[in-house]
Amino acid sequence: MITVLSGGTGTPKLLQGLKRVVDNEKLSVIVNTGEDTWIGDLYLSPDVDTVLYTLADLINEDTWYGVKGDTFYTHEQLKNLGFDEVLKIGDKDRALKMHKSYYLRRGYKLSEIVEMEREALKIKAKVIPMTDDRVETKILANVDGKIDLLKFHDFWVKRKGDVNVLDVIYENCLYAKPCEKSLESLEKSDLVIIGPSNPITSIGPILSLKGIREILKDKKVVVVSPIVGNFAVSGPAGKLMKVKGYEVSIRGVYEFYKDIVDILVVDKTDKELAKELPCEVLITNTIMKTLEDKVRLAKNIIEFSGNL
Ligand SMILES: C[C@H](OP(=O)(O)OP(=O)(O)OC[C@H]1O[C@@H](n2cnc3c(=O)[nH]c(N)nc32)[C@H](O)[C@@H]1O)C(=O)O
Ligand SMILES: O=c1nc2n(C[C@H](O)[C@H](O)[C@H](O)CO)c3cc(O)ccc3cc-2c(=O)[nH]1
Ligand SMILES: [Mg+2]
Repeated sequence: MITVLSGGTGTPKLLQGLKRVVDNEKLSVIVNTGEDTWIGDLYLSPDVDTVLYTLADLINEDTWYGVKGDTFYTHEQLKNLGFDEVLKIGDKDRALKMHKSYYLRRGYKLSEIVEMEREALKIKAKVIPMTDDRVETKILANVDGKIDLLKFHDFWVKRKGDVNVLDVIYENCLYAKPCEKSLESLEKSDLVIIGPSNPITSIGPILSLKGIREILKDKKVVVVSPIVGNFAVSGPAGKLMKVKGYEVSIRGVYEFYKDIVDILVVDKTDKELAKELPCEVLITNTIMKTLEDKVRLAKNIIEFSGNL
């Protein structure tokens, strides 16, 4: 059994490789829900939806959200009516979000609804939201001289991450409970892969939930670094790691995961720096541009960790 911890871009790229390398019946993905939000009547679970679309081979690979080839008639018409959703939600994508909204309003748990969607999309791997409670990732920032607590989407989509970040907090993570199915899947796993997602806003919320880090201490955990050299391959991970006091390097990634990581997967460019890390290191090409890159990286990880 392999369990993967995922956000909504980096790890989904690796999942495209993994799903072609391992038995999908023995694959579970625990997904960050710290960016979930209501937009009007629509419940958005961006990272869960990206993982569902990725495993169903429907994902729009230019944006890493939404369905490839989708139309935006309803989004545009809402804007014409003066209701700007800000996030570009496609018509097919809207159906998935309406499906979640309908059942959430009728008291179903998010994990139960995602299970329905996984089956409807004929996905063999398990997709498990990190919690059925509400955990919200917030960005404490200095915006034009005023200290403000921003929702992740305000920070990342509206303001393009272009603010002076002071801190990142996971609201309610002390009281939220990990989803039962996520604990079960971690317990049953011979291997846990923490994908190359943003350590602070994608993996951090999952690890902040009671009991998760404890289970991972006794499991074989492979972490794929989202940082190459001194930069994130994409997005605000570098900036957010710095804010939380971590060096933007594979050393900083090791520090963030040091109590649970057994094998750190780093890019060839970090070969020298890797020598001083006190954990096992797999040095390989971790830049995933083509499907072959993704399959090769997935295969390298599975073989190196002795799970093929
Ligand atoms: C906004 C974005 O969050 P999200 O969309 O949830 O993305 P993730 O946190 O899942 O991943 C972002 C993370 O991914 C790293 N990345 C992207 N492509 C590659 C790659 O080919 N190789 C590799 N080693 N890492 C990759 C990237 O550095 C990002 O940090 C967000 O927070 O960025
Ligand atoms: O930066 C954007 N992210 C969009 N996202 C991605 C997303 O909300 C964030 O970028 C992720 O939360 C980052 O983790 C969407 C996700 C969905 O599920 C559906 C629609 C969108 C639309 C956008 C968008 O217009 N711009
Ligand atoms: Mg995300």
